[in-house]
Amino acid sequence: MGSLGIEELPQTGTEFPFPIVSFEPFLSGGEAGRQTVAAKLYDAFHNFGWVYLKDFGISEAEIEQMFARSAQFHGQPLEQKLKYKLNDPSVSQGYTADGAESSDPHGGRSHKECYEHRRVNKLAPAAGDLDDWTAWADDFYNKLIILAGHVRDALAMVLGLEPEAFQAQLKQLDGQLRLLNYMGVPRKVLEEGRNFRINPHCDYGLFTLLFQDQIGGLEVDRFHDGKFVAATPIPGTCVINVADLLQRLSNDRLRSTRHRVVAPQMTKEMSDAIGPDGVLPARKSTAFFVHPARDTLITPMVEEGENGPHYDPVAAGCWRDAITAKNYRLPIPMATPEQVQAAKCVEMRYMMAANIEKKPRILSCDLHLLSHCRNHATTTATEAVVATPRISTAANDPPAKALPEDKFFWTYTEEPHRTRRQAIIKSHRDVLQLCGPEPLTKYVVLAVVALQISCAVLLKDTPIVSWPFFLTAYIVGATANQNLFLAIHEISHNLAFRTPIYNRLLAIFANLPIGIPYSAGFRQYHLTHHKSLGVDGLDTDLPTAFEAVFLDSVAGKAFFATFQLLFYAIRPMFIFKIPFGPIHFLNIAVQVVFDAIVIRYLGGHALSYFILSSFLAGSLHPCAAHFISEHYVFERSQVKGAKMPRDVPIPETFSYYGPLNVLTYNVGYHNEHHDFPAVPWTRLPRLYEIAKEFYEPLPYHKSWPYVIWQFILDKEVGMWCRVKRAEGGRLVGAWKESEVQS
Ligand SMILES: O=C(O)CCC(=O)C(=O)O
Ligand SMILES: [Fe+2]
Repeated sequence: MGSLGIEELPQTGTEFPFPIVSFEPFLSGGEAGRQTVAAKLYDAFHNFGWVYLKDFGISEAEIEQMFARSAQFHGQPLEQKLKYKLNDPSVSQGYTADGAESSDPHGGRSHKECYEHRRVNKLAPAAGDLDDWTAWADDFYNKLIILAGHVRDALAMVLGLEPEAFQAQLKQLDGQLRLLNYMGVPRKVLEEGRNFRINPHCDYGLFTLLFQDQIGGLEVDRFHDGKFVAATPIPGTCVINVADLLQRLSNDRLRSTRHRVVAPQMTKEMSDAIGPDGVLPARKSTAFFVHPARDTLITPMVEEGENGPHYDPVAAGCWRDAITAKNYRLPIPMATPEQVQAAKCVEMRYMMAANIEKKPRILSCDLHLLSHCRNHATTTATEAVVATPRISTAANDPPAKALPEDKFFWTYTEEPHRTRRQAIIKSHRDVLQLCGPEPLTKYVVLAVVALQISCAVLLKDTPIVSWPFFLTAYIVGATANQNLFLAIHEISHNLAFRTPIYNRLLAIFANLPIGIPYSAGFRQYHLTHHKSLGVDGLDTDLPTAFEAVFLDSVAGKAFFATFQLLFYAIRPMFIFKIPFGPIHFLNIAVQVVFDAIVIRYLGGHALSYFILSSFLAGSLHPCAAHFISEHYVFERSQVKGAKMPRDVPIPETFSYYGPLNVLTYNVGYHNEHHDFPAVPWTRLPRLYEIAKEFYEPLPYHKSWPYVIWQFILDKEVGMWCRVKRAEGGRLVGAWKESEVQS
């Protein structure tokens, strides 16, 4: 716990898990005082990601006045508040009603309304209105931005960075004052476990100053292990939490803190007084999100001895616009295709591309949400809900019951690979030496392409509907083409050559016997699968709810297993479209020319052989089982039906260590591959050996053929058995682009 002494803890008699730091010595204590406070803040952030600050120069009376001003704003009629509606992510100022922010994936939702004030004089109450409300908001904003500047300076002092460099990146701060009102919802709405006052999330600026009233309910996942602890209100304090951009800037020395707001803890007397059908007290809080100025490029500041930056630089404005737009399902105004390309962060590129290509989806949870509205339509708590424009046509929608229950395993935990990678690197630094291209890959590709072309030559006059044709296609062709699929997979991580373009060209070559061009497009979808594992709407390896509903039977699963290839080919186009570039055109052109040559010189049977081989490679074939075995959840001991406890992480990647790895570029080492996508196929077994204590305890598959058998016949395994998360854009779970890209 570093320098934080026990005297810093409040004397409440209960165990209080967070440090409280007085900021007074920083403001008036000279250099020594500043250093002491800075060190305490750093310790607190480093160890907890969360600190209570007292004596920070804003009086209790001013905080009380702030809550009164918040009540004054939120006390206005809804129609009035909707006049200030937030509708432009790059302005990010205005009112958002209950339900405006992305719904929770469990089908639940966050019950809150907010007003964001940003001093851009747009969408604020007019001067003179509400007793000069905007003048008060500007004034309070100014106080907070000054405090934020002090906190930044304190961090600069102790981050082990050149203060000038740190401050150069953060010279100008851009705050966002958010006045939150958590209306009094019926307690059942929160206590049944699906809904929140605010979903678990990380903030996405640099850090946040947060004031809360005395109601309580704020909880923090201190160690990112899914165990939330109460951050009880303490009068006269504000809390500060680290947010995503500071984590990136500090190269992971400070960690963005996950938090949520749930029903307040109540004594038995309070609970009895409210009664089982009563309404929970409303709660107010005010957050001040501290962002860098729009044009700032957030580049990780690497300390001596660290192994390079963990993240690519990201443009602060683009980052903020994209995440705000995602959270409120607004279009991103600045995202022209050129800007998408220019965005300095691969994650942003995909988010922005998805946003351009696709209208915001109506999520299935919106219908759950409707059912809530109807159930509680007569209570005061949901007045705002019923009037929210997005759902005002409730009466015309199909009954919520028409929607089948969503049985995916929705999780709030971060994807497991990043954390495990960090832990492995910490214990075994030498694993990093396994990263880098494998020269053997190109020779294997050459041999397999040659084998397939030879088979096509030999079968050019054999009837297609004949045993020799079919058996060769199944035994040799499907195995070879599955091997080429996995060569393309390997090459998509730039693991054949050091130079990216050589990898792209080798992938196009490996694509030839597959008959259909796909290597260029596959890469973008696949890197998104790594980067946003399990994230609904980004990871195209996930079946959609539509597929899961229709294929939820033995026959349906048999159909899926037989026609897997078609699902993998067609599904991504429905999820999001990737930007098309020269490499995609080259891929198509080369393939069309190759197919034309095959038809011209070998005939239609030869091309049919290639296509049949590809189809069978993604059908009922032992090697095709890897598609299912990698991420479908078979581990029932950990998962009882779909009712997984919210805080228990579920295994979502499964390895297979059997002999078929020889034919498939060791893709069975799948946990290992997701942990270290920069380790090529030949060195994955070595990775397992080095980090055995991490991999041995994980559940794994013993037989691929049995995976297909069990997938089809076992009633407890099926299309719904996937872990999904909806918060990918707000969680930091990235590795640097160059690690994946090059
Ligand atoms: O209301 C609170 O205590 C937390 C608010 C919050 O986390 C947010 O608005 O991001
Ligand atoms: Fe937050």
